[in-house]
Amino acid sequence: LSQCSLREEEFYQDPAMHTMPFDLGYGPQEFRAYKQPDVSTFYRERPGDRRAKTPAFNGFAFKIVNMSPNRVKYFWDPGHGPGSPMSSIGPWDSAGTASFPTHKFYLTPFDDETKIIARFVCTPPQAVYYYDPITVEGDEEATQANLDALSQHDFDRYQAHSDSREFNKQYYEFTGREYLSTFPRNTAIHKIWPADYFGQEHWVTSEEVHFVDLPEESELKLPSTVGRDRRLKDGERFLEKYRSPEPYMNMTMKVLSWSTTAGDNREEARHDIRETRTSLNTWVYREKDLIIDAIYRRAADLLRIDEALLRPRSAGEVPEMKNTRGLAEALQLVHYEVGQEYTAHHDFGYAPFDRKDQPARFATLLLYLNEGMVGGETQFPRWANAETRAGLDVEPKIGKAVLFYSQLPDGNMDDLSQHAARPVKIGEKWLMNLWVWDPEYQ
Ligand SMILES: O=C(O)CCC(=O)C(=O)O
Ligand SMILES: [Fe+2]
Repeated sequence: LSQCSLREEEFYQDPAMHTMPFDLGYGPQEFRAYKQPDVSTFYRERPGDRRAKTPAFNGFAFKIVNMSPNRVKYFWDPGHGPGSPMSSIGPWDSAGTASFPTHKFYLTPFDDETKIIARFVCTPPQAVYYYDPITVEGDEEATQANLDALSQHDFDRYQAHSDSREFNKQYYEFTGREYLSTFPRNTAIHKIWPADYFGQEHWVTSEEVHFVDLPEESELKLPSTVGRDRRLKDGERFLEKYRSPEPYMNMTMKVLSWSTTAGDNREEARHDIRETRTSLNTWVYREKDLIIDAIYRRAADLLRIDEALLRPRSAGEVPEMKNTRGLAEALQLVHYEVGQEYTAHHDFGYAPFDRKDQPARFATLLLYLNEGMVGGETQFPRWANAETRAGLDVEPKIGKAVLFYSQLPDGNMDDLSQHAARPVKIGEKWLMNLWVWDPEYQ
């Protein structure tokens, strides 16, 4: 039951969307592509009045597409000693990481780590790298033999990747960015708030309870049913009187485990030599109590998403959605001590090839739970601006939230959503991540 400053139809009039003609060999087609506006427009000035600064941070998304019917392993090659295992990549699947120019990677068959079958060097602006053992450059006969050896099913998948690769080329020429999704991918089913210029304001009102104090345990009981019946009646909004963000911290501090960036393996996390993430985290479920439930409801209003989409639904509750699974992850509560950080990364990942809808994280809502530490800023090192090469630093404040999207309005993943948690220098930092997926939570 929220209100906001824009009418629904205004969401669709994004001045950064342009018609891109393309041709994959099946005749001319059109795509609505996101093209980053001239930086001057972010200052509400005429295009060309200002020049964008090149960020000092030179990190880049790095994605490997496995254009083969075999599972492979991919390694980061530090240049000395053995490679550092990243992950395995299934047939026709993709994997990726946040990387830097000159960083090297190699692939091996899944069952023989000693046999290197491909090498890649991260060379921005290239972001997508294709492992294609089928096409043999300059040898049509060998290529044909490889194609003939594929089953019809695999041949179709190879063709789909080849088309996506060609689309990516034309998308890059048009937008100056690589297409990090696999073409075609639908645009997000949710609103993306416009961010057309610095200082642009949107407002949203919410009737959901804003807990600012810790209520009695008995008052926090969740309705026991799921689905429509679970909606709070107006008379049940009595919990308004409470103030303070502490409750959701205290309830969960006891169960912190090592943060991992891949899987939930504690040992693996300890030995993660990349040391990208050194904080501790745990998960807080919406069903825990009414405070957490209210956070989801307020987040839903902010995102202009039906709160029902952020929880399991009874069949047919939201008829447009086939799947009854919630689109949001549990809240991820994160704690950083002095020296702990999360180096620059993306929140999105790469969906398995067989998921035609390519589910991925769509929006991140960062909820700061404390303040006053030294360091610990959330940094967006690649923000577009005309003033500084330094990143955009967001300082944690109690009650403050940061919303950013991992996807562009055209269905591509947004490489510039890359962000970092700067090391805490004095004190500690508490925050929660609320991740919403599109079009489904995988
Ligand atoms: O701690 C922060 O400021 C950001 C955390 C983050 O990016 C993450 O957990 O994915
Ligand atoms: Fe993140």
